[in-house]
Amino acid sequence: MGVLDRVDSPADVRACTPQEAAELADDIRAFLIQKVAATGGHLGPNLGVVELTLAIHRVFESPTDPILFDTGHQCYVHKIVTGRKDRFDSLRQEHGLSGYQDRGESPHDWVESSHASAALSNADGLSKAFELRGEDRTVVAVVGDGALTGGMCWEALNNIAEGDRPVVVVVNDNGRSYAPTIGGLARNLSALRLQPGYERFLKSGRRRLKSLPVVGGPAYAVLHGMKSGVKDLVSPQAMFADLGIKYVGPVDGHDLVEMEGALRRAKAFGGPVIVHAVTRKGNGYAPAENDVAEQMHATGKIDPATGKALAESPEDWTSVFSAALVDEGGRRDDVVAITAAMPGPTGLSAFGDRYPTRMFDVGIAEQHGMASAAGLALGGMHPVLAIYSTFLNRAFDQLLMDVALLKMPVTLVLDRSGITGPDGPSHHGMWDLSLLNIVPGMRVAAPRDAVRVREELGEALDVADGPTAVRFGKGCVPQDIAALRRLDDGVDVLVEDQEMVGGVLIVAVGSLVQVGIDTAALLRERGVAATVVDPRWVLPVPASIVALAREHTSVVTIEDNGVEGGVGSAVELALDQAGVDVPVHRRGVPQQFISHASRDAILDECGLTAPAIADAIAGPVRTTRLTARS
Ligand SMILES: Cc1ncc(C[n+]2csc(CCOP(=O)(O)OP(=O)(O)O)c2C)c(N)n1
Ligand SMILES: CC(=O)[C@@H](O)[C@H](O)COP(=O)(O)O
Ligand SMILES: [Mg+2]
Repeated sequence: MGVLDRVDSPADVRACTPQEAAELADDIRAFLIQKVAATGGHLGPNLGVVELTLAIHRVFESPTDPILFDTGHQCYVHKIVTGRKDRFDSLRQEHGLSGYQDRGESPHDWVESSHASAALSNADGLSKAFELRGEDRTVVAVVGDGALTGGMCWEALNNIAEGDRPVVVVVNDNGRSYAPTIGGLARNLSALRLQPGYERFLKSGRRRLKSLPVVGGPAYAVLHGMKSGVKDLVSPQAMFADLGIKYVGPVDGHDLVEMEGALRRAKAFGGPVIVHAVTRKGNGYAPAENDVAEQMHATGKIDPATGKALAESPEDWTSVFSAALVDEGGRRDDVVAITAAMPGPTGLSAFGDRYPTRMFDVGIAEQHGMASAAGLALGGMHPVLAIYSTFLNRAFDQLLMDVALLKMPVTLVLDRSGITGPDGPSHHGMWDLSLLNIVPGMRVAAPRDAVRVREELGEALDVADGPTAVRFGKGCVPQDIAALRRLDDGVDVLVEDQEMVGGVLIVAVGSLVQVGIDTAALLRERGVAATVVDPRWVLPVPASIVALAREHTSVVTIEDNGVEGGVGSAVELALDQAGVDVPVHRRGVPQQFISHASRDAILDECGLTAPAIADAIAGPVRTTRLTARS
């Protein structure tokens, strides 16, 4: 019977002796490796915060003292000690435990978004509310060094420093986002990781100096006087102290006693404090520690003994794009690439390896990345900003006002567009088409297969008078889908019924083109004629879509995007503006927050399958039951 077996609440964690707490950390580490190996998830980040999270729960009293995890991918230990350890077999699965904080699971969870760099702002607001309500509660926010490269963190710190509200910011500094964290901030922090025992270094230096005859005393006095100078040199105290926020650290984030001591000092201070914990992603698990590229930031199902993936991943959209961009980079030296701390997951690593001076990692800073891309374009380059679709939300104003207003040739490559699945509501890429649809001059491509990724990326890079976007989904790329013919404006006709006139025009988008083709086959079985087209460049709506609509009795649009404001809405408006009085049936993701599950299960729930759409067109309308978030 291990200590973990009798821990079901933060009170149980606080009741542990220091020895028991150390054993609990070992139990939790073993638990994480065993469970996450079986389900997949963020193993590296959570192995890095075992002691840090236990120390927080031993010093503060959740949920009276809210504990917020920035980005939330590192909250598994928090979940284990707040009564959810028995649910880890369902991690990131339909109706199972979320991989992020989830208010529906526990009062110990306060926020839910997986978008980085927001927790300090949440903490600032929470602490202001407690102050106004006269509640003596400390807000604790855990933020990674990667998330700290997000500008919103500094906006928040600027406000937190204004007051004397009890906000404890725990910087979980493991030197990494996926890859090593970049930029001036990282350099400032990393000086520290070279000497995590900074305090011990000073203490031993003090002892040695004092023991020296004659010179020891004066030398010590000089060093003591220099201390803040020395400390600033090798520690980022100045970075925070200049903001007016007390700084505690650096602390070994894997030393439970030292971590607790630092947190108790921070709590006693009673105002805004930074506790700077130096940790190691993947700590205590060799396959993660030795994963040079990403320290097992996120894994699929693995063999816990070796860390090796249990299944080979087939060719995915990202790898097709990655190779295509390297080719384009060879053809054109004005092409440059920008990543927001995700060179690996977005496929830019290969480009960066080949063209190191033409690849920029801006940190978790999509807003800056977009505005910097505008600058690169102003300077005569053609930037490719590769980010996940859901993170485009962060950079919308910069797209509108720094890129589109100036008609800058910036190409956005939006990976993970559409329903992604296990990462849940804040990770589905279900907003990009709706956002891009309202940007004047924006041209958007949605490739249906690998051939079209290469083709449409090349076409995007050839556009010199405005922004373009190429969006594709998560996971394996389908077999190539050939067209019967291509219309003058680039629209591909995939299915047409020579014997029957009229019928349904199916406008299928990107990864759901095959669903459109399968729907047409089901309709034909029921005697309903259908034409299937892939616009390829889906926004603005090509003229031939309007012309084709005139020849059909109805139009059905199928897209892996929110149903509001996407391609379906744009087609509806285009027909209306052209005076084409043909009904448009929009099939898309319901405009709701949709919980985690597999992509296929969610698409089925959303009715984005051929049988469901065929029923809706030729048979009884089916209501879609969604595991919608309340
Ligand atoms: C706005 C935003 N951009 C990108 C991501 C993708 N992402 C998830 S975790 C992560 C790295 C986070 O690094 P850090 O904050 O240091 O936490 P660690 O994983 O090191 O614990 C990134 C880039 C995100 N969640 N949010
Ligand atoms: C927490 C975060 O935002 C990323 O780690 C995300 O979970 C990665 O998603 P993919 O697994 O689709 O790359
Ligand atoms: Mg980090």
